Amino acid sequence: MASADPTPRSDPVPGETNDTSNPGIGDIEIMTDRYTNSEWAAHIAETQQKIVVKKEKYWAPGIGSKEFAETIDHTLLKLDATPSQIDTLCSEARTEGFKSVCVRLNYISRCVSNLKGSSVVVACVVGFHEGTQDTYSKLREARAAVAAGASELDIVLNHTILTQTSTSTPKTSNHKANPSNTTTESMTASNAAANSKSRNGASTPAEGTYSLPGSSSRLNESNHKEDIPNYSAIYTELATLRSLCPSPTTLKLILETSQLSPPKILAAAHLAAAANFDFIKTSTGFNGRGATLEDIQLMVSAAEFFSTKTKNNDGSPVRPRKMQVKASGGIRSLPDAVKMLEAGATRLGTSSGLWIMQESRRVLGEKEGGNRRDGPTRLYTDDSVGGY
Ligand SMILES: O=C[C@H](O)COP(=O)(O)O
Repeated sequence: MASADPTPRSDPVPGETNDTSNPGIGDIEIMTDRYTNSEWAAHIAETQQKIVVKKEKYWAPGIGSKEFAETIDHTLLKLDATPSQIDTLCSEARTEGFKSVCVRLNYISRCVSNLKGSSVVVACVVGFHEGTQDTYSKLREARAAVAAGASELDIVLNHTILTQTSTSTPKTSNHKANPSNTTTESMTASNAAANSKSRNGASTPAEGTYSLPGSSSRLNESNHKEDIPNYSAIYTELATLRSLCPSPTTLKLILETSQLSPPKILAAAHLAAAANFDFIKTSTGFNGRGATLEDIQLMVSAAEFFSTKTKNNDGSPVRPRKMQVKASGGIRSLPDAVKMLEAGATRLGTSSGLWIMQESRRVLGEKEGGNRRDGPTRLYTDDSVGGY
């Protein structure tokens, strides 16, 4: 569930010792919230009203180029991934010049050692894939990943908090994180419902409809106190993770967009920007559908909004540097990759990176009048390969 015990702790991760090569989280306090929950709701409602979704075509690196390869996080997150598959993943990433390999915590050290001397960095998922782990568990995982050499963390948002509302009055400012106004039981029930829904392949947002500003739809979902999700809980978790893992560690927040309505996606983007995350990312690839063009357009529009000075925010953007957008989940082909980049994503999380690069070379070869073909590819999470 979402809540975190507010008491500072220094207990090690289970199975860990006090050895600094394998640290617990040390003494850390959950960050104090910067607004009351009602204030968050008001800010977020304003965001939801003001963001206009742009459908621009952005510049994207040429297919097959070094810059194109550098948009790819070469990903292997299956629980049964073997050491030998991980070694192959690293060697492919090195050869293709991908930005990173993205793996689970247990393989971080192995990847770091495999990739020594290359420009490929190592990314670790945190709170994967449900996102509902308590804050301390995410903090331990994040800290352990950084200690093992990860330079990027892909952290799953506790997205069930966004779809969980409270009938009680939100807590006021300066409370330490004790995020949930709901009971463990109700949160658990909600998680179970969300999970069973996704297993059944439902891909529609759980609630709410989205439309452009000026409409009379339910765009502003936060007008009523009863409907306010516990934004404070989410912000304090994100801000604490950021404080424990400062820059240059790159932090990406996985929203799991298949589980969120567009207004909830905007709320999550707002909180990520406020906590100074570097990226918002669409999907885990393990829950519901993957990235869609609409998700990316919405998230890119939001990321731009939060870095823009406007009259309405008194010239003070939520986040001065532009938060970037990572498209992930279900990106299986070269056209998928190009579509996401041209919609403004700057990073792609995919287990089909090798296939995408091979397709790039084939298309380039054909354009040049050649007839070049590379060997077969091997996918990690899906055998149904879409063709170009
Ligand atoms: O973060 C990345 C995803 O887990 C990759 O998903 P995919 O296996 O559908 O490419």
